[in-house]
Amino acid sequence: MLSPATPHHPAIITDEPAIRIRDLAKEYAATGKSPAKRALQGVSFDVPRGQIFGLLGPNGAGKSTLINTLAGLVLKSSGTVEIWGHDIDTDRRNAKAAIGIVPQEIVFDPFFTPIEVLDIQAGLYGVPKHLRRSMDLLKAVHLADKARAYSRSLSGGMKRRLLIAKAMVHTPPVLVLDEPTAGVDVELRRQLWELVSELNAGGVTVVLTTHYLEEAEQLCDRIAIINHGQLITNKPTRELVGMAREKVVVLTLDRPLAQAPQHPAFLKAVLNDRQVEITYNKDRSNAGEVLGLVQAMGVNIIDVSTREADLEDVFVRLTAQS
Ligand SMILES: Nc1ncnc2c1ncn2[C@@H]1O[C@H](COP(=O)(O)OP(=O)(O)OP(=O)(O)O)[C@@H](O)[C@H]1O
Repeated sequence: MLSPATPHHPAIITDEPAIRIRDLAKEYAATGKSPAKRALQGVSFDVPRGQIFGLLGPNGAGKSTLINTLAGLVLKSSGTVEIWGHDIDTDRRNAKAAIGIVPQEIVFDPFFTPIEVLDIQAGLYGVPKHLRRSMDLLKAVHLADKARAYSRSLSGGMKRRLLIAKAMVHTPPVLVLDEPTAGVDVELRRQLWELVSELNAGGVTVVLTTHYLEEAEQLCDRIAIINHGQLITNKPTRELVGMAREKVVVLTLDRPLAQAPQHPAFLKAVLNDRQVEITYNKDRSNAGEVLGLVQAMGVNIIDVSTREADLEDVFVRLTAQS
């Protein structure tokens, strides 16, 4: 198991967050015909130590800008960022040592073997030879048997796991993954989730961005949503999912309805041949009332199924409001 506890980063119990972001703003300067772009505006939040923290938002919300600011690849316009208590402006070296970044793109020289990739990266981070643990890292990401294979011969999933090991060579207590499962198949996504959970169980604080709400719901202890460069929510996952006020009931009828049923508590009613799908506010109505209303329209109900709202419903509602 990979542990973040090193002489530099003792895993002491503390309320100090893993990452502290205050009033972060980034404006990309105008270039040619493109006007200046405010990608982040006054973003403040903490990532608690030991958690898996999800950063969600629609395309162009500012997620990559935020992650790249942590990685030192984007220069912020204003605000402060601390990683493991180290300010990225005044204590850059220690801030950098405290974080490992897994980029979206697969980036390493295909002619090196996985063990060489890790040894070279450890060298770049100035990890002394006797403290290097390339083989342990390969074991942790289940690639020990590929240690001396050409990287180009690895499958896409193996390459992604190697990228995670590469981000961990300097034993950072914080690991950031930018869309780790974008465009990967279901089986590989499951493997990557397991790996992230294993790293977290070993004490690593994980921050990940994702477009997959299901992924965030399953994996993350806490979720922040950004939209148009602003933080719109930051809550424990369970609380966020609990914010869902909608419930969906799908009725199969003996014949199609001529028009959609109407009620002040209905948010949506979709007719599809003999089926009607009704989304209602569960504080203002209930399944019995919905069924009664449809029956009163002169049809018989053959089948009923219901669905609780999930993170997707909350996400759509919150991003629409902002
Ligand atoms: N180098 C840049 N120069 C100018 N504008 C940029 C630059 N990088 C990003 N932007 C703009 O800043 C905004 C935020 O982009 P960012 O890539 O951070 O969003 P994102 O949430 O990561 O989106 P996605 O989910 O599509 O990756 C967008 O409007 C984008 O066009």
